[in-house]
Amino acid sequence: MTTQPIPVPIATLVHAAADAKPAETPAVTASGSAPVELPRYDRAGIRTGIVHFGLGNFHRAHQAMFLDRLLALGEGNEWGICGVGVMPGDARMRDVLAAQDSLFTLVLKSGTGELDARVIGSIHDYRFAPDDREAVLAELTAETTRIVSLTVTEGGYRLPEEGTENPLGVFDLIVTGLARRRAAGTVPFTVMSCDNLPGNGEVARGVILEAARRRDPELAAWIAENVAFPSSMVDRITPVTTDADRALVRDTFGVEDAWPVVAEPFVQWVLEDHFTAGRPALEKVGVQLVSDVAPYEKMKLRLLNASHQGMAYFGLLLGHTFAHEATTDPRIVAFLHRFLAESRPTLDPVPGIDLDDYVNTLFERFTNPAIADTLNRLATDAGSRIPTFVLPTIVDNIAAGRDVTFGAALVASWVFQLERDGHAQPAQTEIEHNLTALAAKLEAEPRAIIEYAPVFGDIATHDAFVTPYLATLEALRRDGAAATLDALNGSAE
Ligand SMILES: NC(=O)c1ccc[n+]([C@@H]2O[C@H](COP(=O)([O-])OP(=O)(O)OC[C@H]3O[C@@H](n4cnc5c(N)ncnc54)[C@H](O)[C@@H]3O)[C@@H](O)[C@H]2O)c1
Ligand SMILES: O=P(O)(O)OC[C@@H](O)[C@@H](O)[C@H](O)[C@H](O)CO
Repeated sequence: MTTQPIPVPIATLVHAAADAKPAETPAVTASGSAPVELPRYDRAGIRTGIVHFGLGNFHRAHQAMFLDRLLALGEGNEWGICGVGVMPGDARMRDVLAAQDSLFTLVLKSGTGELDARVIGSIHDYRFAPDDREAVLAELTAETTRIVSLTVTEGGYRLPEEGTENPLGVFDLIVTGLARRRAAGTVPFTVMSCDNLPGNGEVARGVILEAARRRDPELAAWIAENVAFPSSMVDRITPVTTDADRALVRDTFGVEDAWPVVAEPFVQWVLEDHFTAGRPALEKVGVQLVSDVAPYEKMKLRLLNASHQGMAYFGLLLGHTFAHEATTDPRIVAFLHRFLAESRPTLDPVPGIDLDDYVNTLFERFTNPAIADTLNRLATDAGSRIPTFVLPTIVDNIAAGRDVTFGAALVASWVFQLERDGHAQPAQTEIEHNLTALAAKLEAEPRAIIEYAPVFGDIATHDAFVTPYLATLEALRRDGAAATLDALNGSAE
C-alpha cells in the first residue's frame, strides 16, 4: 500500500528551500512525495520588468516558465513579472496568488505517463484593475517596467465603439501608461502580444494606435514612432485546471496549491527580436529570436489551431469530450488529414522545420491522453477563432483557385453545432449574441451566418466556398455527423 505525502503549502515549501543549504535540496519537498523542482534563487531580489495582462493558464505554462528558467540560471532579476487582471473573473487569480506568494506548480504530463513538476517563481506581484486602476498605472509608468505582454485571447483585441469609455480595458490602460511615460520623458515599454493571432504584434499595434488616436493623434504618432510591437509564435497546449489536477499536485507531489497548471511537455516560442527598451536573455532558455516570425505563426495557426477547430465541432457532434478521443476517432483523423492537405499549399517555407514531421508531431500531441484537453475549451469563442485560424486558409485557397471542400466543411460543422447546441460557454460578447440570433434563422436562411460580415467578411460572395459549405450543412442535418464525415472522407480518396 502506498501512503500519500502530507501536503505542504506551496509558499512554505519554497521558503524552506530558499533557506536550505544546497546539499539539503531533496529534504525540502514534502516527505513521501515525488520530487518537485523548487525555485532556489532569491525571490526577494526580483523586480518587476514585465507587466502581463491576462495572466491565465497559458502565460503561467509558457512565458512565466521561460523567465523562471532564466532566474534559475542566476540571471534576469530585473525581469520579474507583475500580472494584471481586468476582467471580473480575475479576482480569483488575485486571491490565489496573494495567498501563495504568487507561486504555482507547473506539471508537464507526457503521453506515456511521465510527470515533471516544477514550482514557478518568476511571477512576484499581481494587480487587479477593478480594485485599483492607479496601482496598475503605477506599474505601467515605472521606468523599470520595460515590457508589457499580453495573453488576453483573440476576442480581447476588439476596441469598444468609439465614444464608449472603458477605463479598465487593457488598451485604455496601456495607452494611458504610454501617455504618462511620454509626458514624463520616460522611455516607452515594448508591447509584446503572445496571443494566437496572425501578426499578433501588428494587431496589438493597430488597436493601440487606434485607441491613442481617439484620445490624441499626436500621442498616436509618438507611439507609432517609438514603441516596438514584436510578433511571436507561442505554443504549448495548456488545458483548464481541474480538481483532479489539484488533487494530483497534492497527493503525488505533496504540494498544497489552489491553482496549479498542467500542460504538455512540448513548448515553443519564436519571437521577433525587436524591443524598445531591452529584453531578457531569452535565447539562453530556449526561445528562438528571429527577424521575421510570420512563416512560423502561419504554420502554427493554420495547422495546429485550425486542427483544434476541426476536431472540436465534429468531435462534439460525434459525442466526444476530449481532444485525445476525437483524434483517435478514424473519421476525424481522416478528415483532419484532408483538411491539412488543403491548408499546406497556403504555407510559406519555415526555416528549420519539415512540415511532414511537424504534422506527425501534432498528432502525437493531440492524442496525449494525460492532457485531457476538452473539446469545449477548443470550441469556446468560435466567433473569434474561426476567422483567425480557419478562414485565412480558405480565402488564400479561393484566391489561388484551389478547392476548399474541407475548410468549408469545418465551418459547416461549427455552424451546425452552434445551431444544435449553442455556444460552448454562455454568450458574452455582442458577436456571440448576434451569432445566436442568426443560428435561430438558419432553417429558413441557410446563408444567415456566413453572411455575417464581422466574422466572415465577404466570403459568402464566393461560390467556391458557399457551395461546399451548404452541401455539408445540409448533409449534417439530413445524415448526421458520422455519415457526413464518411461521405467527405470517401469523396476525397
Ligand atoms: N491555452 C493554450 O493552450 C494556449 C496556447 C498558446 C497560446 N494561448 C493564448 O493565450 C490565450 C489565453 O489562454 P489561457 O489558456 O491562458 O486562457 P485563460 O482563460 O486561462 O486566461 C485568459 C486570460 O485572459 C483574460 N481575458 C479574457 N478576455 C479578456 C479581455 N477581453 N480583456 C482582457 N483580458 C481578457 C482573462 O481574464 C484571463 O486572465 C489564448 O486565447 C491564446 O491566444 C493559449
Ligand atoms: O487559446 P486559443 O483561443 O487561441 O485557441 C484554442 C487552442 O487552439 C489553443 O489554446 C492551443 O491549445 C494552443 O494554441 C497550443 O499552443
